[in-house]
Amino acid sequence: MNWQQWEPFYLQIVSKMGYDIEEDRKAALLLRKLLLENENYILAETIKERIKEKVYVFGAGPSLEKGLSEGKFSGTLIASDGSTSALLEYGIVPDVIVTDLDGRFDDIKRANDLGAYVVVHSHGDNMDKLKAYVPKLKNILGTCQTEPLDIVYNFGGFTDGDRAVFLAEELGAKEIFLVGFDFGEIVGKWSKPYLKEHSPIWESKRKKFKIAQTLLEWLEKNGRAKITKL
Ligand SMILES: Nc1ncnc2c1ncn2[C@@H]1O[C@H](COP(=O)(O)OP(=O)(O)OP(=O)(O)O)[C@@H](O)[C@H]1O
Ligand SMILES: Nc1nc2c(c(=O)[nH]1)N=C(CO)CN2
Ligand SMILES: [Mg+2]
Repeated sequence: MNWQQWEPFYLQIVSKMGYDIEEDRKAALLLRKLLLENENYILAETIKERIKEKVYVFGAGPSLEKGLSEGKFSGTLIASDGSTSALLEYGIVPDVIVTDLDGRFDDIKRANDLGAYVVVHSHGDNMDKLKAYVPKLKNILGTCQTEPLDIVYNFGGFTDGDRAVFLAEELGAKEIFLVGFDFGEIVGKWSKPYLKEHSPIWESKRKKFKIAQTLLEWLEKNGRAKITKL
């Protein structure tokens, strides 16, 4: 998805969630500056080499544990944010992590040290996390939700989970399997560092899930990849 296609979705999201477009733009510029200063960025063509035709994207829903214990995964493995912790518990290092840096950072860092590329998303509410964590990582692909910059991309998508699916589709995946994408009323315990248990959904998360589902439905209809929920 390119910027022209994404902009109307983004404007709706801003109005539903009450975000500040200028803050989102500021975050994109901040991420660009940090990546240039630390020389730890990669380009889309580098990450594209890792995206095979068959891709598994892992969400942080309660069904993730069952999916991980029963599944056999071949192809490219993409962890969305908090799901990284669960994959590591199962001895799996993802090829790519898609995050706005509010999962368990120690796990994101460990997977990155073991070879995972990290797609770091910038937005108006994570500038403190960008400053604290971007210098600690390597092989970062920067993304934003406003107009893309030279080394900060926008492939569309909103939450880490659906954004990972948009990235995979844009970079050539033909078959995308979703694991741990329950949405629904219970947020998986891997979602936030402070959650000890699967937890009842809160209002802002409910809105985020609704937007994520709408975006995934759009991609199923309009994208080039077959998307299957496992
Ligand atoms: N029941 C669920 N609980 C948690 N995540 C889910 C669930 N169902 C689907 N997901 C997907 O898993 C992804 C990873 O979860 P996580 O909570 O770590 O993401 P997030 O996008 O960083 O959330 P936030 O918007 O709160 O930062 C979500 O972005 C969402 O798309
Ligand atoms: N401004 C802003 N943008 C976002 C946010 C957020 O909390 N604030 N969360 C996201 C991941 O779900 C994606 N985009
Ligand atoms: Mg996140």
